[in-house]
Amino acid sequence: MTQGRTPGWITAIGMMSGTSLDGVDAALIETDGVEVRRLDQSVFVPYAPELRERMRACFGNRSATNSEHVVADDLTQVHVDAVNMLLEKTSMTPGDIGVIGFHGQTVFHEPASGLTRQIGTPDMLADKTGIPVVADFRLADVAAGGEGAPLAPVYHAALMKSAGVEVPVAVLNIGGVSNVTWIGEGDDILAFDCGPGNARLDDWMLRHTGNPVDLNGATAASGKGDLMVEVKFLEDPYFDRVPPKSLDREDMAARIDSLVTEAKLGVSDGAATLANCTVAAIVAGVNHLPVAPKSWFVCGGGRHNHYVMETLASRLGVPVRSVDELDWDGDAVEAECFGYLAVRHLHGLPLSFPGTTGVPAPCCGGKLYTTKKAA
Ligand SMILES: Nc1ncnc2c1ncn2[C@@H]1O[C@H](COP(=O)(O)OP(=O)(O)OP(=O)(O)O)[C@@H](O)[C@H]1O
Ligand SMILES: CC(=O)N[C@H]1[C@@H]2OC[C@@H](O2)[C@@H](O)[C@@H]1O[C@H](C)C(=O)O
Repeated sequence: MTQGRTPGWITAIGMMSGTSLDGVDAALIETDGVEVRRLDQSVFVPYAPELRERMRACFGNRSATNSEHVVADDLTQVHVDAVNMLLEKTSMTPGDIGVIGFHGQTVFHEPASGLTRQIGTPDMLADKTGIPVVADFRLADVAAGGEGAPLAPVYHAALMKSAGVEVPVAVLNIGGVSNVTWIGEGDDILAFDCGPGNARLDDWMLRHTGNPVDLNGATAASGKGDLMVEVKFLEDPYFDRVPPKSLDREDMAARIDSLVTEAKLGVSDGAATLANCTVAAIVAGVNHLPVAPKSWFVCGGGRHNHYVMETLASRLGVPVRSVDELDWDGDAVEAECFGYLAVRHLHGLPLSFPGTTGVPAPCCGGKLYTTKKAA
């Protein structure tokens, strides 16, 4: 195994293809599975629109289908390309990298039925890159009775340890789904998925403008949110559920769609309403936190939506900042996280805890796929 600069330290590439279906993020870190040296090197490879639609067609698959196998190989090839781009960008070779953490694409998540599915072909990634791969990060947690998500909290906490920020503090990821990590004194952490992130807004924009994003929140900012839709949205029992808890990207989708359709909203009012729902779901989560955070740091693409960020700050009444203000790369946190979790797997360290996924005891997860070339 390739070591980093210090014994026990490993240079890792983490890779994430999140629920927004925008593409693959790959990022480089060095870690011993506890501390992290961020190397600030990452790449993003967008999906071709036709692959994105084939991936979207896999959402909801409780088991693999023939067409899903083809999609899994095709999306793995995008990961291979991303690794090669990152190696080229950093003038590194496969021999410089100890491990790849490969999340894969979640197509179905229903932990209550013991099911969470991330598609992808880890052995193909190992063979084509010549680098060992750790994948299947969520399965052991779900098998042990946990939610299987979110898994980023342990990485958020590791980064926060050296950030010099007053606790309690919240790290919030806003992607297709949004999730929060509350960090208190010592090792006290609590985490859960807050609610739909920008997925519903993305779908709305795609349907009405052909572009799957409300760039910087400009459309929402020019509209007026419908308060009744928001009130009805918050009646979903998920918001009263005691955390840890997690969501599938498509949870609440049909209900939100019908609320917005019934309200007969125009493009910008619909965008404002959906952005307000994203914010309202996050704010509703504060009731479940042991103590209200003194500040919030936001990662994920949703932090680029100024309307969401400003509305969130005004409703929370405490500072809401981008993690970039801590010198983290807010677009690469999740990718880096899976490099970190891959190294934790190699060192036999747990990935999830009762306070992060509700798993009864700290749980080691992930599976190692070694390359035939290295054997
Ligand atoms: N400039 C921008 N303005 C507004 N929104 C943006 C911008 N850039 C990205 N986004 C939003 O960020 C989201 C994608 O963020 P990200 O890549 O962090 O999500 P993901 O990792 O795919 O999802 P998840 O975290 O749920 O797995 C999209 O929903 C998109 O709408
Ligand atoms: C099942 C699944 O893939 N969940 C994702 C999703 O995207 C955001 C949120 O929902 C979070 O729970 C999780 O991803 C991040 C990386 C996590 O596990 O922390």
